[in-house]
Amino acid sequence: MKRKEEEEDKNKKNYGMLTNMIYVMKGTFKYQKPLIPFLFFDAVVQTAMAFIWLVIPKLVIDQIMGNGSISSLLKVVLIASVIELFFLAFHQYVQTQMWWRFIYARMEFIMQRMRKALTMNYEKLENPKALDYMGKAERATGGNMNGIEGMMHSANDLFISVAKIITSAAVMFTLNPAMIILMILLSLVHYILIDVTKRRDKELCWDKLAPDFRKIYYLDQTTKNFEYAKDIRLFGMKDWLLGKQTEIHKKAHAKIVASKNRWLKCGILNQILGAIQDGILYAWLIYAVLYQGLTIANFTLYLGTVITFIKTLSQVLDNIAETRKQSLEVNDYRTFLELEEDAMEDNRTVYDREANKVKACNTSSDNDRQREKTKDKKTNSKVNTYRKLPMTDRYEFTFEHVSFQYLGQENYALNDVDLTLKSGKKLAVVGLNGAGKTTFIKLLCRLYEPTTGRILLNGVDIREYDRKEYYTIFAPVFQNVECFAFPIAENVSMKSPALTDCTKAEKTLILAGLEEKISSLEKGVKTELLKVLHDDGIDLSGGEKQKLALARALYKDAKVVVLDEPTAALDALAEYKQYMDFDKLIGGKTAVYISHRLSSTRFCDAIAMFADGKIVEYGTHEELLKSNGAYANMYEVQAQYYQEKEVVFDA
Ligand SMILES: Nc1ncnc2c1ncn2[C@@H]1O[C@H](COP(=O)(O)OP(=O)(O)OP(=O)(O)O)[C@@H](O)[C@H]1O
Repeated sequence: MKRKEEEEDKNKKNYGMLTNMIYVMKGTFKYQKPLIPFLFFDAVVQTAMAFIWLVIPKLVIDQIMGNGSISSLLKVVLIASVIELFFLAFHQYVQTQMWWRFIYARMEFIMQRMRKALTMNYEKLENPKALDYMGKAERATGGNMNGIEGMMHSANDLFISVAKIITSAAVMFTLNPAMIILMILLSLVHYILIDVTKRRDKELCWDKLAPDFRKIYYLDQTTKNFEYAKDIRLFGMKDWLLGKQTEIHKKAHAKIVASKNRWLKCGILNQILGAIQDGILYAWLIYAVLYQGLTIANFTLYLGTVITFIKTLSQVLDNIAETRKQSLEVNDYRTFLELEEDAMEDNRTVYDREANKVKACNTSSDNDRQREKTKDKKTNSKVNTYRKLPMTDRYEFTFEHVSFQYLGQENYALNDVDLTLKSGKKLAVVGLNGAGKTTFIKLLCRLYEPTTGRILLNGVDIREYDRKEYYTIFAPVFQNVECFAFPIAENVSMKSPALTDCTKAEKTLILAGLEEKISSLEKGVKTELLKVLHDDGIDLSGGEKQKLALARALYKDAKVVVLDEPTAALDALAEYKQYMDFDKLIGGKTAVYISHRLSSTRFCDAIAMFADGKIVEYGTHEELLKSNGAYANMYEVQAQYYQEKEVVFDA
């Protein structure tokens, strides 16, 4: 049966709008404290600005009707103008401050998203749902008015609007309290209309577009990626790739057209509603002038106040509708940030972990307990039950009935694997393409969790250790070596410049066989790799990259070394020499060597031959040859091939 993705709803967060607004504003104020007074004073100033020109016409009309002098009239207007000028200057200053401070705060939210992307479980990175969440979280932080920053602006607008509404409601209350209720009701209908449209639009358009955006993004990245550029040109893939992009655009277009129509209908209904609201307002005020003795001065004041009330209320309600949409995006962001890391673990493990927590507490020292407590606090008091790695140099790994099925796959890539990797011993993992060798390594390094069975480190399930700490045990060299657009030394240390020991990096590069290359470079190990960021960056050949990866493993100096055929570019003899040389360099460390070429790993203490995800033979090279099984057969075939090649070369 296919291994299924986790249920979407299991991970999806559904916080309310207010909770999300508090979450965003808490983060915003944490990074930009001066925003608190700015927000407050701007609300006061903007409310005062809105009302100053409502009160002035009333005062002017009162003066005229009461035969006031020209000079007192001018005085009123002048004072109002000076106050407004001062308010405007203040408002302008505060707006500019708030604008860039919101952007800076958003950058911090982006950093959190990047931190999550850099540390999330490796397995999640190929889970389409997790990738969709990642894409949506990117959109939530991707612009001034999207999710996170949009909510900051909305909170600001909401604050100002509430201040204006309270003030204008107080004025209206003096004339007719019932009018306030009627205006609120009409504005609510307007709000519901916008809100329903926005929510439907997100669900039916933007959420549905997420997989399309992921595909568009992938294709877009592929066209720009230097690694793919050779194949794209030499295989003439341009039209094919553009065709794929057009196909996705077409699908996305239909959803966008539906969204446009939805908004058109909503707009027409809102215009009708606005006209009804205006009609009621004028009828009411004219009635008050004609039959209730409302003065012309107060008519202008109330008209202005009610218009401000309606406008601000509908702005608030619009803002709430927009904020709800932003809140859904903030939910996307939080869903990604809070993605359950160990969702794959079975209940038994969680149960064991709880049991071990008790055990660990009983046996650990006071210092350990204190450390655990501090860590708990830091991680929001989430249950932290991880064990510390054993304080020993002797690490023994045991695979107990380990099976593994990739997401969405029918077949098991590993099937009931039982094996022990003893401390200080060298294990060779051999087998045909697709036999499960790399999968075995990925599980050993805990990039994936077993679907069933468990892996033990010195008798303890590896899921009981902190994943990051567990990773420190391994110095891996994988088949595909990725270089980063940083200096060579940092590509070896895989650390920041401050933490990079250039002398050590150079030494390991020399040991890995890159002495000639490094000495040919003017800036030596400080030479930048790749041209993406630096015009004078260099690129390494496939073989040189593989040697760089060996240097990385030597630099890391971890307890267990894993070589997953980084020597594919070499011939059989060179590969054998490389493995032997490397083995001498790592000395007595535990090591796992993968190769297709059985001659390369014959020096190992034990050889596990994989076929169809199972260990079909296990023993030393000599034992396996003697048993005359699949290994012996394959070795013989390969030996013949090399002999034939030698004959050809000799000839
Ligand atoms: N990320 C993945 N998603 C789905 N299936 C995968 C994934 N990686 C590997 N597989 C499948 O799992 C099986 C084992 O693959 P694995 O890479 O472990 O084989 P291997 O022995 O290392 O092969 P090779 O010698 O070619 O590197 C193969 O059938 C492969 O197609």
